[in-house]
Amino acid sequence: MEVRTRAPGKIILSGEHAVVHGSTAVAAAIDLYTHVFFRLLPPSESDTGSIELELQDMSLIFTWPITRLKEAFQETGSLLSSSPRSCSSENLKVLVGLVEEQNIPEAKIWLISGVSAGLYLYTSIHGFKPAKVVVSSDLPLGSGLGSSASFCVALSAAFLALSGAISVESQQHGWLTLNDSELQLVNKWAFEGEKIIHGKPSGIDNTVSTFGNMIMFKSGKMTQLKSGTPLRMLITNTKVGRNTKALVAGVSERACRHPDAMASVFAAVDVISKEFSTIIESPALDDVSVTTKEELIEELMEMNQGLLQCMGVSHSSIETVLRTTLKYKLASKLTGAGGGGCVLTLLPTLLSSTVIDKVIAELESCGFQCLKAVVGGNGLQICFS
Ligand SMILES: Nc1ncnc2c1ncn2[C@@H]1O[C@H](COP(=O)(O)OP(=O)(O)O)[C@@H](O)[C@H]1O
Ligand SMILES: C[C@@](O)(CCOP(=O)(O)O)CC(=O)O
Ligand SMILES: [Mg+2]
Repeated sequence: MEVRTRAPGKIILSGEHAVVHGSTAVAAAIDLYTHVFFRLLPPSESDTGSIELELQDMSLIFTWPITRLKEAFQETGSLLSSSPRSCSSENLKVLVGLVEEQNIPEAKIWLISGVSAGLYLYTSIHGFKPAKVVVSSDLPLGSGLGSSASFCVALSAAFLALSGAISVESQQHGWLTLNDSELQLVNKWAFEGEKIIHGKPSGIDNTVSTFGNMIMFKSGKMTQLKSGTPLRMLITNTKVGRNTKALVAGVSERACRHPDAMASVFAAVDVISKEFSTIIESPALDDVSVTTKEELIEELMEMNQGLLQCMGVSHSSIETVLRTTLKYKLASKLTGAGGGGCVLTLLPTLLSSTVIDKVIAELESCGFQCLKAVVGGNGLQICFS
């Protein structure tokens, strides 16, 4: 039995970081996916087999013999659980040890948290069964487009699909969507994986990757947004590497040092995200009202960016993108954890393709990479054929 899944990345339109501290945020799925192929291997009489994880884009294959896994978990016990639960620090130590044994190249040690999360999800859902897992991704990793969450969502869905926990019609062909309660289950498991990668995630990334479209998110609760007008966003990858866990921890430390000031910053972001959602959902009847809406969104993006600077998560590369797009009177903000990574620029409906081409050329001449993605599309999908 085998299955394929794909889960999208995301952009955060408003409210990153502040959402970790209880503020409202707005996010949308994009049409760049993490893909997973998963096969349970039949038990053989001579050999207990192994779990193989292939990271195709990185040309890396990790193999854990089942005997080694059983031995590693001898003291803490099997992780197998019928419902999502958090990984204890003891078990995390065992998992990280198992991943480190695989001799990950020094330049790729940032993969350890992701691979540990994957191994946690697998051993929690399937225990010690032999299997093969192959992962590939359209997303740049560690760039603010939610690769960590889409990785956890695609893996959780694949593992659950062959565990009997979700009842997908495996005779159907092509990409299928799950029902709401199945999506909720996948989302909860993915959140547990995301915790291993991010430390203290808000849950917005795994939620938008699971459910797709555009969502408003606050304190673990999601509201789907019905966009009155499509938003065109240019995504610029500064290619400056960073790590979400460290940036999230940095904001929390700043909040401990300046609790009142940061509470005001988070409160302002909350208002901005709510206003953003209201504008997104309001109908635009003609070009004039579309332009008015876009101007309001641009202002909110600039205000949000200012507050992200207050949180200490901007970066000189992000500032270069902001300055470059401003020359063309375009508004931008960082998206995701910041510190490098990706920047969003609103491309107004009436903006000519000549101007868009010029902005892209200028950004790319700085060494950045521009991506055009469809905003607000599919969530998690699954395929048996
Ligand atoms: N396809 C993948 N294969 C292995 N690990 C992955 C994959 N995608 C994401 N990860 C894990 O997620 C981490 C990046 O997550 P993060 O820092 O949150 O940035 P983002 O989620 O914005 O891409 C990587 O360092 C890795 O541990
Ligand atoms: C900074 C944060 O708001 C978003 C992080 O997104 P990403 O991992 O940088 O794609 C953290 C979170 O909400 O969990
Ligand atoms: Mg992430």
